[in-house]
Amino acid sequence: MSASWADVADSEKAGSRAKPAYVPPHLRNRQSEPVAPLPENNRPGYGVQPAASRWTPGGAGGGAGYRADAGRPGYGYGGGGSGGGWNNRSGGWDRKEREVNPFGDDADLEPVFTEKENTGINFDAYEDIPIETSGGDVPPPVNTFADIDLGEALNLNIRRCKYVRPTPVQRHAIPILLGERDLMACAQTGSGKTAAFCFPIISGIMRDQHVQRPRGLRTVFPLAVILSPTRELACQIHDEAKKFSYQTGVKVVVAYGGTPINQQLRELERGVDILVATPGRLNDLLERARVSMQMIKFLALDEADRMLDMGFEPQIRKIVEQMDMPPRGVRQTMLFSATFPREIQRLAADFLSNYIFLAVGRVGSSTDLIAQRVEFVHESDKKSHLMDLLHAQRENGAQDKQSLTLVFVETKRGADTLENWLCMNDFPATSIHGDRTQQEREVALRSFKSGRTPILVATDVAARGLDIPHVAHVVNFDLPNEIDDYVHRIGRTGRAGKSGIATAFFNEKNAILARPLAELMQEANQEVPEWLTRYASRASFGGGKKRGGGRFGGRDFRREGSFSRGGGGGGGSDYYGGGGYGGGGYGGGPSGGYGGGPSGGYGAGVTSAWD
Ligand SMILES: Nc1ncnc2c1ncn2[C@@H]1O[C@H](COP(=O)(O)OP(=O)(O)OP(=O)(O)O)[C@@H](O)[C@H]1O
Repeated sequence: MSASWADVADSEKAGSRAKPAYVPPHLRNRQSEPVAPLPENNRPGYGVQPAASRWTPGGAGGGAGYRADAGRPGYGYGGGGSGGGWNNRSGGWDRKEREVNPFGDDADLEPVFTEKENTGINFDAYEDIPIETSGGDVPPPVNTFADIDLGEALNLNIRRCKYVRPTPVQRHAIPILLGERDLMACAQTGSGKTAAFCFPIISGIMRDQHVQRPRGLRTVFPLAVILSPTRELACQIHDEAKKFSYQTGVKVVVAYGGTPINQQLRELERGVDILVATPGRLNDLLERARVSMQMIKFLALDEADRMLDMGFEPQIRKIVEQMDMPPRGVRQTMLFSATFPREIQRLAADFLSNYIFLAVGRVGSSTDLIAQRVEFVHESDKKSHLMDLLHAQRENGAQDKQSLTLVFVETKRGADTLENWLCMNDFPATSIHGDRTQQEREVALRSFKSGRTPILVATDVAARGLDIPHVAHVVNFDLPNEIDDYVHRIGRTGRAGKSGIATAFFNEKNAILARPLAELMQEANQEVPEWLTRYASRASFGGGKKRGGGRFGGRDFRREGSFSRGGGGGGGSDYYGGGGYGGGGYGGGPSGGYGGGPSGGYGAGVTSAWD
């Protein structure tokens, strides 16, 4: 059973915690406030009586609230709304401030819905996708956006985005989240997960008009935080969330590393409801006491399995467990990814309370929309092979602004070298990796998206989440060590119902990947070359264990009988559950762990390449 916020506070008071909790600077030297106990389900939010005494200090409930800021100059405690120095819920944002219309000229779109469906979306591609949910009292899915009360302003933006129907993950996840349940959601790349967590967050903030926050401080108090592993993905989520929240009164701000913090601070000072951030920069802001997690109602981790793997987990734990964020059960936590290794599911459970597990499609699977090809190419032949592919593409007329090619390589230096070589050979290319400045990274991405340089050479920094229209071809020039990374990489094409091609160059160096790759391709109805099947069947590769058909059998790790913490080897330790593939769980890959990632590695606490 998870502790309530009150339990935590009490035990802290009693000094019963084993390790001292980190106290951010803005909370130091302060007397703690008495805290009223709150049942786990009594989360602040709409539908909950102004139990708000906890969230609106001095409110109708008459309780003292849990804030520890009482007595600070600059705002009164217990002001009961206006006059007491408490701001409205937008945390200082002047709502009259001119909001840029992210939809261009169609801001005054007729409410009558006449648009065509979002271009290129082939929803039929998703219709027969298997769906699995587990956890108690799962709210039923919806079929249309009209079935859900998201609020008029948000509905209008959904129409402006030309989203006619919810995708399967949206159909299931949105009612679960509106039902105030924690969620671990796994759905294929490009299937609309961003909106699945953004809509309920925006809608929840829109409804909860009574939440008041302190003002007059340098510290800001967002109501929702969305964490992303890369800066580019944080920017993309920010852009999406801004579109969805246009004219809703909900203010979205992004904070990420590699850029001067001052501009982000100024933006934050103008008010923030939803903060989209990378973990390193958020920790910086928390330590400077410029952001407080105290009012957080919604915590979303996009690419959650990446966020909880060895590279990021300590930072995430610090943000979620050691700062001033309300504990699980009080905040609402949502984890989304296309892959959820079993070991990571175990870890993730620490952050969730009575959660629902949702799998749309098979956990960790690729979509059938991507035609996958694997070719045997020796290291020394890779460049000429790539050149052949690109020439063939050019001859077919499939290399223009509408047809982009993303080439994944293992190292940052490899990315630079290949980019130069392509340019010298008359193929306009750019590159993105962790050694390039943030400005260079952003310029490269823009140039690729616009089609000015229709080839982007990238390390894994571009593997996750990026939604770039017109990526027709993903080439794994160097294959990754982990099949999940392969799934995310090829998922940069074949998005939102469109089809795409993925080509992988395989050789002896990639033997460890032979079995999971062959199985993944088989599951996605792809033709598996005979030589790959032979590689896959050699017992020495992949630990001699067969995944059989069971890889996706027990997707929610809670459903498996044998999930003892620290449980290791044997077939039961398959991190997807049920199949026995891989043996020792996450981190047991050929490079001895996740740290040897293709972008040059990112060990615990090292964030520079990503953040
Ligand atoms: N209901 C919808 N109708 C039409 N298009 C949609 C809908 N929902 C999302 N999309 C579009 O689908 C594309 C993919 O969405 P999104 O980037 O959220 O995918 P994702 O599941 O997060 O992918 P990844 O796993 O790669 O991060 C986006 O271009 C988005 O605008």
